[in-house]
Amino acid sequence: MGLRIALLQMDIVFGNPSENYKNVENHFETLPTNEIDIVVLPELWTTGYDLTRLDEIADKDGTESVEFISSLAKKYHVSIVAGSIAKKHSDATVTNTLLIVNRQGELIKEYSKAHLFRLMDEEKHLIEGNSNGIFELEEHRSAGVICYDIRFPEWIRTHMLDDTKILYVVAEWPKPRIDHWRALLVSRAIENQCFVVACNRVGSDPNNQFGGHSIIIGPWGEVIAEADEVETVLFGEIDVDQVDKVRSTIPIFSDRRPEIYKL
Ligand SMILES: NC(=O)CCC(=O)C(=O)O
Repeated sequence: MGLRIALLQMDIVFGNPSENYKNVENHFETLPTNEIDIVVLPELWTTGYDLTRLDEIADKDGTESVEFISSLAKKYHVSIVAGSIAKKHSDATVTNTLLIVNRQGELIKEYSKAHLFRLMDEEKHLIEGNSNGIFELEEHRSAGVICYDIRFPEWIRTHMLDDTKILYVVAEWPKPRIDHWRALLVSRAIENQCFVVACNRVGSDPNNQFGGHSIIIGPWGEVIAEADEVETVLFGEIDVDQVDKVRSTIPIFSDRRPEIYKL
């Protein structure tokens, strides 16, 4: 059996964490969780892009969100790539931080968005992370990045040089650039010969309308499942062994010539 994944392509209530916790809980109640290994949530799913109120609504140390996600993981016995949250640190800075929780409810990884997106004012309210998003989940070497990060192929390659097989992407990607979203994700899958599992939100906030099109792409660039623009759960099953087959057919990792590249 492959790895069975469900992406919660949800709407997000602007600046209202308790409503968003409720929404996620409702989704979980309707999921066929005995047929799912991993559930994926979008970017900033607790607050949305209500960045000017982060002082009030960001999650202090991420404690509330981690407890919430951890209890869902244990209750439903699934791993959760828990999108990202606005995490407030003890020095009052805030990061856009991805949380990964396993079936036992243990927080196994946090990754903070490395590239802040100026078009949505992130650099005015957030600080960037400086560490990679590599982790082991359901026995597969995986990586997680956040939205704008996918425009930096060198950053994704940095993760893939570690024999990583699955790239998770969580996003709030606006509708006007949804063709970029799709093209970038397919490119990242083909050039790294990996699975891409990408969860975007739908709906709108005061500044943007978001484009959905959550997608699962295989290591040959083939689309395994894709959503449209409405709130939905996208299901897909992936056979992670395919990555090694593609990588041995066209061995780009051993054919690389890093000594002639400018980074
Ligand atoms: N939330 C984001 O990082 C949005 C990135 C985006 O829209 C882009 O075009 O890049």
